[in-house]
Amino acid sequence: MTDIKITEVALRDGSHAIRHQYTVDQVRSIAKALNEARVPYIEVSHGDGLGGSTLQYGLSKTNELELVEAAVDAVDFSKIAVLLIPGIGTIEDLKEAEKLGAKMARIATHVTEADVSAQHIQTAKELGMETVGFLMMSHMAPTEKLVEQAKLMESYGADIVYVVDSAGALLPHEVRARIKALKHELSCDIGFHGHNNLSLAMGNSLAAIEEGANRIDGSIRCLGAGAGNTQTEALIAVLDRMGITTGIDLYKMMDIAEEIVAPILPKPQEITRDSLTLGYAGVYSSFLLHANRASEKFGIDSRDILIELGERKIVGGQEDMIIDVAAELASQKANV
Ligand SMILES: CC[C@H](O)CC(=O)C(=O)O
Ligand SMILES: [Mn+2]
Repeated sequence: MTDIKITEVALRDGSHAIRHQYTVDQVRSIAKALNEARVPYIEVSHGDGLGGSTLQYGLSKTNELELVEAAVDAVDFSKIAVLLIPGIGTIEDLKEAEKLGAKMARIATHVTEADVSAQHIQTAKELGMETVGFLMMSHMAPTEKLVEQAKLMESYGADIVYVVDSAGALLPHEVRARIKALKHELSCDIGFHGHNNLSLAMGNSLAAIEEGANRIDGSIRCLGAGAGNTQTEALIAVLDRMGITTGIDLYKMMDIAEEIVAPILPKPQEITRDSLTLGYAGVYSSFLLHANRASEKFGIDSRDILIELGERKIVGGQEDMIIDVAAELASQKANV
């Protein structure tokens, strides 16, 4: 028994950072190595979950079900998880992934929209999958609303409900309040998924653990959207120093980060002015590369685009607004 169960998300959240260009060979070798390091859960999907490969979200190089199959074939210890956002992916996608051997379903909704997850959570349970309710953009709802939505997911059958800091905007005391309330009001396990845009992913993960979360997401070498997630190998080291067990081999994780993951990064995962703006403005981490493209196309500073998206409270699924906002800012600039 370990104290904290870690889900490694680089093969799903990291898909945003590499523009969904994972190959079967990359996924196979990373999954095999993570399995050898005894990572309990490895998430594999398009960055926006099953069915995400579209013009709106970004086309995948490889059909994600082939990636799921490669990951399943490469492991004999780790469980493969898939992410599904109702409306982007369907129940049929989930059934396909389960047939290929995925054992965990993470059903993700905007923090105020949990009711759209009912049939997906129920189906995942019927398929015998361990099932997560994943409340994205958790900074956008007060704690009482988050609790209400988490209770819905629990009532549909979720085994675990996650506070998801999609924008990396939550401050440690805000994480604490949310996790504490969920621990008090729910009976299922509670998880936390952070992004490092404000350099708070590690601190926030520790705050979540102190308040009773026992499921934490990490991305090796910070390979996640924006500035990445809580860096998995660093989290394992810190928890080990705290006397908290994860069951994961630290040296093996360090080697995977250095020798397998770092070489595939288009550039190192850092807190840049743009990723910092994501956290500062409370914008979806997955919007980063879309905003960079719009910035180049319209000659507008990506920070201005991101700040405006934050002010308009644009959420996942509204990626087309990134172009709209950039075009509007460009026309305002032309008219002054
Ligand atoms: C767009 C889906 C998103 O990347 C899911 C996630 O990891 C998050 O909200 O942080
Ligand atoms: Mn994420």
